[in-house]
Amino acid sequence: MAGDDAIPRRPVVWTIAGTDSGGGAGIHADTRALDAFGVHGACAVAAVTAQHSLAVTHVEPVSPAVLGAQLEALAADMPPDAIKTGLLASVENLRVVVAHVRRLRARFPDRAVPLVVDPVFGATTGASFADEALRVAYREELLPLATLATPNVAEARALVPSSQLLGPEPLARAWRAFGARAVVVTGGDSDRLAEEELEQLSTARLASRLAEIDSRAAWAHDWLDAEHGQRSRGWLASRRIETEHDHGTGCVFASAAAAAMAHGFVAADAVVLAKMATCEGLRNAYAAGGGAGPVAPRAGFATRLANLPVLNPLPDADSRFAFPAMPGHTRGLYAIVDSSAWVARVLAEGVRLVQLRVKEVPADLLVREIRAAVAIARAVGATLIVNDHWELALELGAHGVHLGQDDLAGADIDALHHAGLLLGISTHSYWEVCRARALRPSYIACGPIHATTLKQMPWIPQGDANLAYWCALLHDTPVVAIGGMDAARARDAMRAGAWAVAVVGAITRSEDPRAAIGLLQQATASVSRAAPGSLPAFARTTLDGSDTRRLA
Ligand SMILES: Cc1ncc(COP(=O)(O)OP(=O)(O)O)c(N)n1
Ligand SMILES: Cc1nc(C(=O)O)sc1CCOP(=O)(O)O
Repeated sequence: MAGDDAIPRRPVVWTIAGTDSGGGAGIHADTRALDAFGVHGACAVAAVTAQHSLAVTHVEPVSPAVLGAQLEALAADMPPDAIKTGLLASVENLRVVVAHVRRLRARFPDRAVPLVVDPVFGATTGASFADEALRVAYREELLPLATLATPNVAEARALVPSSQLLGPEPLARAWRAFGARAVVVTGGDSDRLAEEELEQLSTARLASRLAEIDSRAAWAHDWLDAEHGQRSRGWLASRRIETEHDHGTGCVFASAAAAAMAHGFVAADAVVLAKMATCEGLRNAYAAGGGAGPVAPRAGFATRLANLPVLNPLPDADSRFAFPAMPGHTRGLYAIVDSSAWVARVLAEGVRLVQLRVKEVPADLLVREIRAAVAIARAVGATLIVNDHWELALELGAHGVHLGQDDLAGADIDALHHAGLLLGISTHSYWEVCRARALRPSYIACGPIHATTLKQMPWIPQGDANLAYWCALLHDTPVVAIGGMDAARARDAMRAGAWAVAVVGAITRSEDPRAAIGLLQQATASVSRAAPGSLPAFARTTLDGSDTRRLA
């Protein structure tokens, strides 16, 4: 049948999993998550379970022939943009899945079908679904194909010998060594006080450690270890949602990650979106039967700030003060320049927010430049932000610091905070936004909004729709738009809700910087935000997922 051109094709996600007669977990939970992401969910039943909200009373794997027939039927007409596996229930069924994944990847070498493996070894109600042979098959045959694996701590330990005392971090490393490209160990038990620790702590330290555990208990932690290096590794934390209805949480989380990957997101971003969908699902969970009712995610989950996790919150995240608010006069044009002479030039034209971004100059010249820029800005009551060089910014009295994601690990955030400096942080993706928000900065920069020639970056330009999305989502933090800005684009960025528009080339590479600044000032002055029309349900992906989705 011919397709309707007016209706965009939905990505297709296959869930290969078990049925749940109680409708709480397995394929039923998967389908709810896939619907919330606007993908088409197709299913292949690997096992049938008899269960309700209190117990599993029967599990029966389907025959490999029945599973194979379902997968062949799907492959013939609706090849997947991502696959999620749940309960497989037999080694033979696992091997059918492995063969189909290999075949699909060979058939679609440019599409690199992402595979999310949710290892289901037992039910929360107590039933066991896996023996040693199946666990070995997961480790040796399925995980080497996984783009993302989503074990909880108990499942992660089940595949790692002598791991009863290991926490989520080494467990995730071990699972990556089995071949999974990214791993998220859900429900990290980092809040426990180990017996050895109890013996070693002084009474005074014990009180503060218990207080810390108490405050952490209000948060749900998952350990993320993805392929984007140190920056996308760490604790993803969300405020715990109090509900007794959590049946199918793991299925929803893994299916949500697969749906996000089908939309093109890389693993780290997919995990953030999965956590948002799961939070929303827990908020909407309801009773069905006498035990834990089903988690019920809904569309719109990614537009609610309370669902956005933070990545690597500082230990005292709850009690920390935010960095200072951006002063009112900084709204509008944000000029970024590379010398104190340029600082003087843009301030003379009336710019009131300026960043000194100096790369690769001798240390003594750098000190002279920052000192001069601080003096010039202070003289006219403008706000001077120093890029990268946070120690000099502190020492020489700048108003604030701008840090990129690579700069965060080396910076003394507490020292900047105590000194009352403004803090701005660059972001380009979901997981970077989560990392920035953990520090409660004065502003979050979103970029590149348009293609820039100033520097090479892996990021796909975000466009005004993403900018409007981020401005709406991050409603408690000013958003600075950067990348490829000129006067017309700056006006659009302000209408999308930006606090300020950061500009380099359109000023410093202009033949007539004075005129260019004038146009940019006009474009950013008193522009009111457009009435929120149809905002995207979530941001468009900013990395080419196919680079990292492809597996050998
Ligand atoms: C306002 C603003 N946004 C983003 C950047 C980029 O900072 P960073 O990621 O540290 O990259 P470099 O500027 O160091 O190349 C910025 N400087 N300002
Ligand atoms: C320095 C910088 N950072 C970006 C980011 O997205 O983080 S875009 C960018 C370049 C901005 O220069 P121009 O205004 O000339 O495009």
